[in-house]
Amino acid sequence: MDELQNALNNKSLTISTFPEKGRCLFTTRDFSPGEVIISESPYVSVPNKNKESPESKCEWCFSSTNLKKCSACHVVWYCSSICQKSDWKLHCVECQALKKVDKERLKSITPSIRLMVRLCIRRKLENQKNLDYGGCGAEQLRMHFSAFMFLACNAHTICDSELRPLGTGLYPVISIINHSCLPNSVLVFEGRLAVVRAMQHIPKGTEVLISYIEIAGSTITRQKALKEQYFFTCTCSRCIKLKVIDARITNVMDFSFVTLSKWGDEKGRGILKSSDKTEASVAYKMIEELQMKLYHPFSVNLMRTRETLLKILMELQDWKEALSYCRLTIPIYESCWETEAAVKSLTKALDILESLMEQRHHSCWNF
Ligand SMILES: C[S@@+](CC[C@H](N)C(=O)[O-])C[C@H]1O[C@@H](n2cnc3c(N)ncnc32)[C@H](O)[C@@H]1O
Repeated sequence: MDELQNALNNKSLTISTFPEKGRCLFTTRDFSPGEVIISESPYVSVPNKNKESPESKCEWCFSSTNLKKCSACHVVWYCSSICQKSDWKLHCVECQALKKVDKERLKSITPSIRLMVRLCIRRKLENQKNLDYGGCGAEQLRMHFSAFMFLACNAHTICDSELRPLGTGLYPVISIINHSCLPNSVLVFEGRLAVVRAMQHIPKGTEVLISYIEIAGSTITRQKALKEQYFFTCTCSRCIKLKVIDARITNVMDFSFVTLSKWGDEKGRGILKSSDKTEASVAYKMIEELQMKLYHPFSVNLMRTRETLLKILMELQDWKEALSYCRLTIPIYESCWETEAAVKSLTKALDILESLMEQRHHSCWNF
């Protein structure tokens, strides 16, 4: 803990511990909207490899181009000698072990196992047996939790600029930041560097809070996700206020409508898998109609349906209708985030759609 606190002293941040949350990160000066609060390289990281993301990636920068396998273990990939050199201290230890694993067994070594192994290697190499992970700490971990619960709570998914997951990393300082469904900060990635930025004016002495989950979800959905992955019940003001309302909505909802809506959604999903996008758009419009009767105009479920429709319409190159669906999602995002950032990116999406429409209009005249 002292080591982490020392690292934070010149960064206008401090750590405090509270019984209900464990360690918390506080500011010791004001931060302006958009300002970087902290940026950190991963202590250890691994690229993702699963059904959704089966392609190999560079072990260091997660690039998926110009890859060459490590000639010794034939398991790990690099896109350049610079990346290979940067990773060598860790990989040279890991490489010895990987060389001995037979091909069949290699398949069962998941990225989570590799992350854990890399953490042990780095700790051993640096002899930092006391690197403190506090409430979810590696030392306490051995006593109280399994290693994978520790990873689930403390590891961060590294994403590209379009929020596609690339890998997983452990960031000792950033992993101190607690969750809120009304966060004052946001975590983004610039390559492997994790950057936490203020989303609003943050006065001195305020806890830095990010959202661990998709914020545009009902209170019940958010709380379920937090409980399942992070093992706590969120008591932020949004959860407390909306939990009561959510429960009332669930009680008064016409059950047959919900069932119908779910049926429609499943049907839509089935159709979506098929290649007939026109059929999918008809099915999703039917779901939208049902949901409009059932849900509040700012409902996240309704927004999800409209987002799906937006994607389908873009694939069908029906820019005009896609634009109208894009417009419908803006007020819902505005109400979820209450920040200009979401509006800005949606406005950018609108600009792109509008320019595509314009291009199409011109090409119609040209041919
Ligand atoms: C990445 S760690 C955050 C730092 C943690 N407080 C610590 O002491 O190391 C995630 C864990 O912190 C706790 N946590 C985060 N946000 C919380 C919140 N809003 N309320 C209660 N516990 C929270 C949960 O135990 C969660 O699994």
